[in-house]
Amino acid sequence: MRRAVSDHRNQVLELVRGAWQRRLAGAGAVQTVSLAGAVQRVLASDIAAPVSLPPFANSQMDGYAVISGATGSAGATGSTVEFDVAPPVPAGRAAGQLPPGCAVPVMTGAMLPAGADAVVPVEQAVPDSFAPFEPGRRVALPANVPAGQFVRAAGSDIEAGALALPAGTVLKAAQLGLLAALGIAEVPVLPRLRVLLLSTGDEVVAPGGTLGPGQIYDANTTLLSAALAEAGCEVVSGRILADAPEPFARALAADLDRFVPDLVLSTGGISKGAFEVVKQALAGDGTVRAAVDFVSVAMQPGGPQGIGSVLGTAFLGFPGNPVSCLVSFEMFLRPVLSTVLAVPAPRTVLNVPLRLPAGGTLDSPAGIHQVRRGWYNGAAVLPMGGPGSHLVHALARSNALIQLPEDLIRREAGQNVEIWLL
Ligand SMILES: Nc1nc2c(c(=O)[nH]1)N[C@H]1C(S)=C(S)[C@@H](COP(=O)(O)OP(=O)(O)OC[C@H]3O[C@@H](n4cnc5c(N)ncnc54)[C@H](O)[C@@H]3O)O[C@H]1N2
Ligand code: MOO
Repeated sequence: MRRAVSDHRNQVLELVRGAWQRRLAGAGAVQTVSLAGAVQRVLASDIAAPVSLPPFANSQMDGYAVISGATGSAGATGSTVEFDVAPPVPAGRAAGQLPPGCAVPVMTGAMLPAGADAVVPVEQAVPDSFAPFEPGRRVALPANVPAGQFVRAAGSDIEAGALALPAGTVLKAAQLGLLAALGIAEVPVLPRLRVLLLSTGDEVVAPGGTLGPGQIYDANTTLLSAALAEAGCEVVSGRILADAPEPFARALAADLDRFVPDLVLSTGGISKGAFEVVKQALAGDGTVRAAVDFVSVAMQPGGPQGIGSVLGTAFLGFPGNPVSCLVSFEMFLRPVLSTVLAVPAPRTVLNVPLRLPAGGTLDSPAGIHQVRRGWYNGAAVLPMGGPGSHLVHALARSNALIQLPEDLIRREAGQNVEIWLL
């Protein structure tokens, strides 16, 4: 009996939620990291602004700071008013007092002189460019400049003491930029889920190695490491283990001791072959203390799945084909991580027309949720490659997963399909 995709996702949710709660309850749950190390991390506590932004009133334009009243009263006629030009305010220095009857050259961001309450852009002045300061220079500015014109008031973005970012915020470029602007160098963040990756198979060789007959390069460690990192997890170790149950069990136990992961994720060795190392090692026959269910999910690719625990640590087993790994990650682990960790954001789901050669169809087996890969060009989605779970090149040329749920067995050109943008 096959398990529905949603049922399996719920089981993965329970598994990961439990692992995450144990991590949060553990020692050192909150970490303090530098801003550079905080990308995609989740803020562990509220952050109040230690300073106001802007910290002082400053100019929004290159121009002249004036007292608005000195340019004339509202409703008065006359097109310009003349001022003595005072020495400019140098960037990064205190501005001092606005001398009576003067306009002070200020560049964008420079502190406004005390008493000034408006800025006239240099383009509106006569002359309309700055000359080196000389006593006796005069400038004509438009009359009736409103108070506050082109002034960025102190605290107009955020006042000191106000809540800058609440706990639970995912720190991305904008949030980290705010923290830096506030002068904060380090932040408290939640831990990341620690994942131990294990690829299996006698045929699997690390990229850069030499292939013997019948061997292939390990795509899964790299593919899943990247996917997990993007999803806010920490891959504590990733290695290839051979198709031998006892050495597999010993290596797994050693890695659990050494890396103390929250989740073990293996690839390969879980279907119906003669050498299914993960299945054999974790079958519960005493090789290693494990309670893992090896199930068949009504999904293709990614049908065979393992789920449970090994020596008390949460365990997921993905099938060996690289596309099966990516689809399993996107269908089960990524949505669960979005729910449990708040990272990453869920995939964007769209309903879009299918692009196919005239008269073509996209067929999916009855009772199986098929996940095809495709290229969405902003208007329609074109399937890339066939359904085969070894088609890693077609996957790399795709930007969307095409969802063909259990009860959908055919879609024709122009009909709508659901896609998840990768
Ligand atoms: N008689 C049956 N055979 C198979 C069934 C079945 O139901 N009955 N299911 C098929 C499906 S669907 C899948 S998916 C695979 C899953 O097999 P395993 O999880 O046991 O994975 P392996 O046999 O170890 O590998 C499958 C495939 O993937 C290649 N592989 C493995 N690891 C990597 C890696 N790290 N990088 C790149 N490629 C990898 C491996 O060489 C195989 O070609 O079983 C089907 N068979
Ligand atoms: O379910 Mo398997 O993942 O198609 O190739």
